[in-house]
Amino acid sequence: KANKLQYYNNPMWPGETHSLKVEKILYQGKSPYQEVLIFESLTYGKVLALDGIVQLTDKDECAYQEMITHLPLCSIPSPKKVLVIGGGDGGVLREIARHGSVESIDICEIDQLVIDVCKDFFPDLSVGFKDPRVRLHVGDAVEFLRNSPEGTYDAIIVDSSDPIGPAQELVEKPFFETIARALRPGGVLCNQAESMWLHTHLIQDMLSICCETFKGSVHYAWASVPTYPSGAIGFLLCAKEGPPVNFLAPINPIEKLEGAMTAGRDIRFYNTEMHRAAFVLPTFAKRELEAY
Ligand SMILES: NCCCN[C@H]1CC[C@H](N)CC1
Repeated sequence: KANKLQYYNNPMWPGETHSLKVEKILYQGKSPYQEVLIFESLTYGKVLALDGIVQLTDKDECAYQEMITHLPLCSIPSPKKVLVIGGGDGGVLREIARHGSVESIDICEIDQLVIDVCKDFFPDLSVGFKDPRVRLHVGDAVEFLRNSPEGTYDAIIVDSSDPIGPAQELVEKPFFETIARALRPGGVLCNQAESMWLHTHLIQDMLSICCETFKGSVHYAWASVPTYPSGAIGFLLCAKEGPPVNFLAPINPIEKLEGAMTAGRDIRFYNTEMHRAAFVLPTFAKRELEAY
């Protein structure tokens, strides 16, 4: 029906659908890469959907943007150079901006339309683009990484959509190898890593690629995001060989970050206990995901 966002045959969650009632359509368009839809929901605020898949909502975006950013950045001493792959809504940029040690923030987003519409409809996220440290590159991430000098970044955050659209190549080995090359020794990657309820095979493939490619520590963490399929989303934390990184014991206390925020929302989800808890897995997931 026109007023429901339904998706029964998505190969990422066959036979499942995740629907939010559309109160009012705010924007509908198509870029060379995907369909872009923004609508007002009944209880989650504004919603961004790409090819019919919920990417973020006003109500629960904090869980994903804060965890994907602070899990890596609070695990290494004073991160200076950070790269975001994807993340065109600006939410991850807003979170990185809380870290006073950061000197430059590169972002490589393939779809200019996502950037433009989020600037119009999600000012609380796109505020991230206003930070003077941000340098925007619109284009393909593999290309961008190939042209990045070796050992450039302290941290790389891959804030991708599902690997069945433009993000397809962001789960393949060559991509992870270009990421490892762009990280400095002891540098860290935090990758969007799908759901432990739905995607253990995909996560296992990513885990084995990352264990071969990064040779430092590799851990799976997760958070609850009600509007993502299964209500949970994972993060793959990888450290390139070099100075050891202990993801499970954050060294940058969140309190130090609170004041650093230039504009936009206060922290609503991340804290040091949630950081530690994110790496605690249910038994089925320990069996399937910790064997690496
Ligand atoms: N920056 C917006 C979040 C994009 N992350 C993905 C959205 C779609 C989900 N199925 C998986 C995470």
